Amino acid sequence: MTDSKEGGAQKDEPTLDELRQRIDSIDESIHRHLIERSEIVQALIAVKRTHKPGAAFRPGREMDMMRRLVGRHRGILPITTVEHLWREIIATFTHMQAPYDVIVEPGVELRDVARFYFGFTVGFKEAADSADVIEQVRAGDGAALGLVANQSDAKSAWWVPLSKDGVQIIGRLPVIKQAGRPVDLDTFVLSMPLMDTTVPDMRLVALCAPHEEGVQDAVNRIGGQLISCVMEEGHCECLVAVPFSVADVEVEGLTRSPSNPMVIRGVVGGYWTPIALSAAE
Ligand SMILES: O=C(O)C(=O)C[C@]1(C(=O)O)C=C[C@@H](O)C=C1
Repeated sequence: MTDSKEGGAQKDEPTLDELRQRIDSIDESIHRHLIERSEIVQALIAVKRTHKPGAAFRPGREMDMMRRLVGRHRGILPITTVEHLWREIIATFTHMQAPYDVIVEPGVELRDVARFYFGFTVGFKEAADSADVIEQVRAGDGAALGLVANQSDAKSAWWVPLSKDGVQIIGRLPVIKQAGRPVDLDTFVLSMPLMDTTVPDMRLVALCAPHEEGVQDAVNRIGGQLISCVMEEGHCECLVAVPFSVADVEVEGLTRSPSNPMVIRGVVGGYWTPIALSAAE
């Protein structure tokens, strides 16, 4: 139905009906392209040999797509709206190849993160706590991703049971860092080992130190960042991010600090550095 009486186009300005026709034509084209995109899924399954549940995730490829998306964006449409649309598409396409659930710690903030980054096609489950998230991801055997918030006042060193052969960290959210953006909770994504061969920017190492003093400086000296530190039974459990460019020997050097010799528990995953943008105008 048209409503040519609404609004009052000046001479040479397009009418409301003309503008709506342009919107309809764009919407149709987006929809046709989505249908065409979905027709590629069968071929993707065959080429990637995605026969194991969850074997479809390719976080390195997704990050590359997001960097290009941010690079070409312009105009007044908020970039996080575009990010959310693409996340719904990519998460659904991954699910179409191999179904999976997203398991989260309790709370509305993490529910928002799950919905923003994994949409509504993917199954959603709330776990009792971070240990239960890890257990459910392990039990899912590739058909489950977990979300755990990185809180500065973490009560437990939840990352200690992670390992590079078992449940591990495969990403960090939000992908786009922008002041004032919606859904900006610092969150780690957990998974069983992926078939992805791309190397993330940062690797995550679990360390154990007699005390907290000096850990931050020692980690900073090798170019790393102390992400979290929790006192447990008279020692300090630390989660540290180190760029992949930093050699193993430098990380091992942390064990030789005379004032606070650390024990390296192991690599517990990695993540791609979020895309930092200035605040939206
Ligand atoms: O490129 C792939 O391997 C895909 O499966 C496609 C796709 C997408 O929908 O764009 C889906 C899942 C992957 O994590 C990355 C990208």
